[in-house]
Amino acid sequence: YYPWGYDGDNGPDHWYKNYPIAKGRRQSPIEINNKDVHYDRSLLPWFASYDPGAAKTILNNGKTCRVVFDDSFDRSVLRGGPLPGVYRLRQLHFHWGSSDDHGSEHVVNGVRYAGELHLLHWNPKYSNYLDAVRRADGIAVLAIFLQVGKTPKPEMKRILEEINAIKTKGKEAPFTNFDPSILFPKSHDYWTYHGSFTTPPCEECITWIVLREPIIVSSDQMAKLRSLSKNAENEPVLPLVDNWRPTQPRYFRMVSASFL
Ligand SMILES: NS(=O)(=O)c1cccc(F)c1
Ligand SMILES: [Zn+2]
Repeated sequence: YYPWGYDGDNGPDHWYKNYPIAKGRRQSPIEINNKDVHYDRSLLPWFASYDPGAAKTILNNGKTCRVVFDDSFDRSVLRGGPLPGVYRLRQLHFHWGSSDDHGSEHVVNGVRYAGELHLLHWNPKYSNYLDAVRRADGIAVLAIFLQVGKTPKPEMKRILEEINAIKTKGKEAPFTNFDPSILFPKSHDYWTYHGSFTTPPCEECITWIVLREPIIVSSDQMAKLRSLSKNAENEPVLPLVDNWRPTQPRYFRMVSASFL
């Protein structure tokens, strides 16, 4: 098992040694620049129908803060947009920086946001999640930028209140009765393209749906995320920050926009 990470010898530039697809032609994240984007008027709006009862636990896996959901049936689903059918919500997690001026994975016209929220869904036409990650249309990730501002979104509080219970790697706490769609921005405008997991094993199985409108969080809320540690309890403290992958070559991929 190869302990990949985000810095030094196990950082993003070394992942390809154990995960060769990290140097593939469909890697994520990418830069989204207006000059490369194609407005596709046939793109449908997307819809999330989430059951708050599907939320189960929140955990610190040493790489991010993740909330997992019951995905044993079509209980919380994403559909529409570029997707051929419904995709089941499995988990959400975050990427963030060591300061407010960076931390997102996708970069829009040169703009880096303080962080990025990913809601991961898998295609139930495949028998299970692990089968879906081996398929080009297996996974759909809804990505939402976190922008630091004065009037933070109160809905973020629920997640950040739990941070104290999962300070170190391996810590997990119950996290129930939570509908993540309360975190969504007003506009559903999005970019979409075919890419990969932004962490090892970097499989190229993701239909990315990146929302144009960021959600506003406070600097204190970002500091809360940065108070997480990537070490386990009783190990030397290593702040969990800068868990983002640099942008990858777009090659010949089209980035489509749902808006003009
Ligand atoms: N950052 S991401 O590509 O959404 C991702 C990485 C690893 C696991 C996962 F389920 C999702
Ligand atoms: Zn992610």
